[in-house]
Amino acid sequence: MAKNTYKQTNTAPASRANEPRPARASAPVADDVAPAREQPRREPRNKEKPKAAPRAARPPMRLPSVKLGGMLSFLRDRRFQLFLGFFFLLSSIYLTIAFVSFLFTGHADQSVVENLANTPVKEAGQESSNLLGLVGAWAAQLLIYKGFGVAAFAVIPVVFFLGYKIVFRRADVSVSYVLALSLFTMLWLSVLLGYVVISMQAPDADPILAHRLDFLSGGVGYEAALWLSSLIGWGTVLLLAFLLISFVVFFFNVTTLGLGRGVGEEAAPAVATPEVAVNRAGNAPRFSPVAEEELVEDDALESEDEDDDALNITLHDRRPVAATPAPAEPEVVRTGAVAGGAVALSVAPAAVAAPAIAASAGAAATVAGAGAVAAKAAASGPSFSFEMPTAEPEVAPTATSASRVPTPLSLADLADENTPLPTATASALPLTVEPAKPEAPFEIEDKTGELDPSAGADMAVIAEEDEDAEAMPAVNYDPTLDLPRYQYPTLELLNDYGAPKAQVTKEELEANKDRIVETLGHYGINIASIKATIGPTVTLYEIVPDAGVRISKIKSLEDDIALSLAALGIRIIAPIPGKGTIGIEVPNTKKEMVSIRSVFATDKFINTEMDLPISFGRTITNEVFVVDLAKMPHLLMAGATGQGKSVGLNVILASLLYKRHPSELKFVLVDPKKVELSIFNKIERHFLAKLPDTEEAIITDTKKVVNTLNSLCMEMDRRYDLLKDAGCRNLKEYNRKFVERRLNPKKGHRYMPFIVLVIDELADLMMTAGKEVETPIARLAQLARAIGIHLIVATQRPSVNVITGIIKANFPCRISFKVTSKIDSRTILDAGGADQLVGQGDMLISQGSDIIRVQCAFIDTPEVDRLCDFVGEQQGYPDAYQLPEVAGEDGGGNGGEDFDPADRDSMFEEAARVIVTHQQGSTSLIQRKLKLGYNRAGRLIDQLEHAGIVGPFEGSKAREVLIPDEYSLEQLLNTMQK
Ligand SMILES: Nc1ncnc2c1ncn2[C@@H]1O[C@H](COP(=O)(O)OP(=O)(O)OP(=O)(O)O)[C@@H](O)[C@H]1O
Repeated sequence: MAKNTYKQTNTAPASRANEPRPARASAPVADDVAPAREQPRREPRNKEKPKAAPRAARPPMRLPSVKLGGMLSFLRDRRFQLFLGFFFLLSSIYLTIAFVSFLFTGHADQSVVENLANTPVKEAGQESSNLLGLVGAWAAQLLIYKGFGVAAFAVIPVVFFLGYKIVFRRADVSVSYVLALSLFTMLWLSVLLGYVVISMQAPDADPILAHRLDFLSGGVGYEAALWLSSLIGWGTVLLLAFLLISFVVFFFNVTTLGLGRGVGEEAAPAVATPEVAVNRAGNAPRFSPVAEEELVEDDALESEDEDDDALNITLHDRRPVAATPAPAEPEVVRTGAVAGGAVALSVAPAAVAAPAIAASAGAAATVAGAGAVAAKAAASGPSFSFEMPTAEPEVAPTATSASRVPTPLSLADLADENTPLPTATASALPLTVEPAKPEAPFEIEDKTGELDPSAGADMAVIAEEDEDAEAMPAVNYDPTLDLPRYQYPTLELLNDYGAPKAQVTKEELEANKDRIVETLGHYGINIASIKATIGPTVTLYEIVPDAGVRISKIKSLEDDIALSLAALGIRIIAPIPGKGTIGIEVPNTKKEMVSIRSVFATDKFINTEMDLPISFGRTITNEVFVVDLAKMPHLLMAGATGQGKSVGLNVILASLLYKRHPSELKFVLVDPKKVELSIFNKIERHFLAKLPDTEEAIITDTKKVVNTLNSLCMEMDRRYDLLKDAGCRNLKEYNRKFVERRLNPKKGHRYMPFIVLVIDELADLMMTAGKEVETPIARLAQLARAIGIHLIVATQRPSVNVITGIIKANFPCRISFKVTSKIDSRTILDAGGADQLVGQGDMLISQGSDIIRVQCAFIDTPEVDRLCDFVGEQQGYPDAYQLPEVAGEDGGGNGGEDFDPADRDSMFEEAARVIVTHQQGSTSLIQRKLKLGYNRAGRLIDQLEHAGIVGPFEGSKAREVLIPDEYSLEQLLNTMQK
């Protein structure tokens, strides 16, 4: 059944082209276009209408339909918009002048305005003293004196922003936000001032002052305050205070009273680490400081051996060494906390002198101070962050060894215990060091711990980018505004294990080198040079054999070398691609754990432009290994039990959570083991996707897995239809078009997040459901890349009946942790080697022909827990992202010609009411209002058609609604029940 469904959807584009147009002439609302994907189901039915449906219920006359869309089309005319926008902008200036003038001339103009009915307009105009004449006097009198007193000034920002938004098409200006704030301010302040005025009218108060100030509250505020004070007396003040607190709580989404955090905690780390001042609208990355900085130190160790026959060994150490603390930068930033409308500002030590701040809750803050150019305030719960450019570069350079010149060391240095690096010079071999590629220094900031909300490809928020954005002609749709206050996880959530420490001693290096040279010597293989590179788990010895030595000979000695080194996990890479040397990887006696924090806090990850970056860990040369899942485009992961698969999956999920906004990414998590991924339940409303009407977002049941996979196939087909409709080749192009508002949401277009399907144990699914899961997985793997659906499939049994040929063929990127046999290694990687790994996150990544050894980063369960809590506790969507409903799941009934009124969908009546109330026969309306999947909504509309409630399918137009009002509908529903 499920399969039929998505097959049917597949045929959509073809069938649409051939579809007969129904004879019916008009649609009720031209603009209300049914989504294109609604079409395929329809074509035969238009011709062969069943007789059984209760058509008798159809009303005799059709309602006149109004082409509202056509009438209002002038609203889309840019010229009209500009006209309207400038009208509002100028009106705001006009009102400002009129209001200010009223403060001085209001009393004089009062009689003029009130006698307007009895005085000729011209005369009245001449008598008025307001700077903007009679109209100015009248408007001010109406809004201030009769209306809301001085609080009426709050009208001005609403008018101004309305005009500004229309003229400049600023998506970041929310008129409803300004409107709500202004409206509340106006009402609240006028009542408060009304209460003040009433208090001043007390018998013992100054009557002249009372008379002069009676305009303060305006008529509305005065009357309301009078009414309140007669009811609750001075309780009015308490009520007003309560209303203010409630407003601040709801409007600014205050969930904690973390005022201390706003100022104290955030200012403190700024001393230790340079911060980058950014603004919310600028989508800044917000990082927490890291105690360590990752530096790569390269010291050249080179010496001439006295013995001419001795070999050279080159030691190449790219291990991170202890961080040099970054100097405190004279940065400014900062944070303020709002309490009861007042703003407190904290600044780092060298901030500009005493900025003066004036702001009211939610209003833009103005900052004036030496060197301060601008200040932006962005509401973030009760906290506001301010940006103040300074003369200092925004990103302060951190101390790094990158600028160090490699220092040649002599043998004497090597013998010295104080030499900083472990050396590998058995028999006092001269060493040379290649200049290492140090990790680029990373910059960290700590504000509220947000990473870049825009995330996307642009993690780094750099001033130039903001300028570019400003220069753009229109400002675009921003999907992250769904959850504008979403804060990205901070690095503080992750354990800090301090700077990595060198684990390999020079004795170990020397001993290994000697044994390698000796073993090869036994087989008559002489070596021209040898070089060692120390990684976190293994050390790579690169050897250049003498001319004439056959590579295959060295490769065949793998076991012998392992035996002579008495070490497990030797891997020989002969030759190292692109290098012309032969690599021998020897596990370090003491492994070094690569903490997740150390790989996230790198420039490479922070400033990556990848769509779905995954920071896996460190390579053998200590470089952070970051890959783009969007390019992979799917990932197959294998490894025997206990070798680090689950940790690896958590690293992937955490990487994506750190870099993506909930509007840009959704996970479908399949966890047959039931316990591995359950921790991610907390982020259901932010990042998870699920089938409609299902309880749990994390799928543990095989039956549901099949439905979910089929549903993803349907989503894929739908996305392809939309892409085709939009003339785009991939998701990125499509989303770009959508963001630029070149696609009409009424035609079903929407911003499409990436979907990452994670299956934690494929073996279990293959055993229980076999082909039922294999086919959709293969189909998704073949086709889903372009439309942003990516698969990560893990298994502990990489045997051929789990990783079948069809699955393998569609997963070019594969990861293997340690497996138990060479055969397993060949099954997953098409090469041996995975059986030689040392476990605990030691892994091989194969991308096409390249195989790279990486030490997977380690993320502990409490860290994942904290991360999920951090995300999950924030405001999310009302529900998980809904995948298309798979036909036949529940709800009952079908939509075909054999529709039986007794077998209709349980939501039939609700759907009918929605359609009749809105007088719009569209599937997407049912989907939206009743939160149903597309299939079910499609079935419902079929049933409604057969019940005579909506007309037949009309191509791109919405169906005609045949029932004029709710009363007629209820009668019809009653008849159907009998
Ligand atoms: N990258 C890593 N660095 C250090 N230790 C690791 C790493 N990955 C895993 N380990 C260690 O190995 C243990 C087992 O890892 P994990 O639970 O990921 O294995 P698994 O392959 O998922 O096993 P299973 O298939 O039985 O669930 C961890 O508890 C941890 O101690």
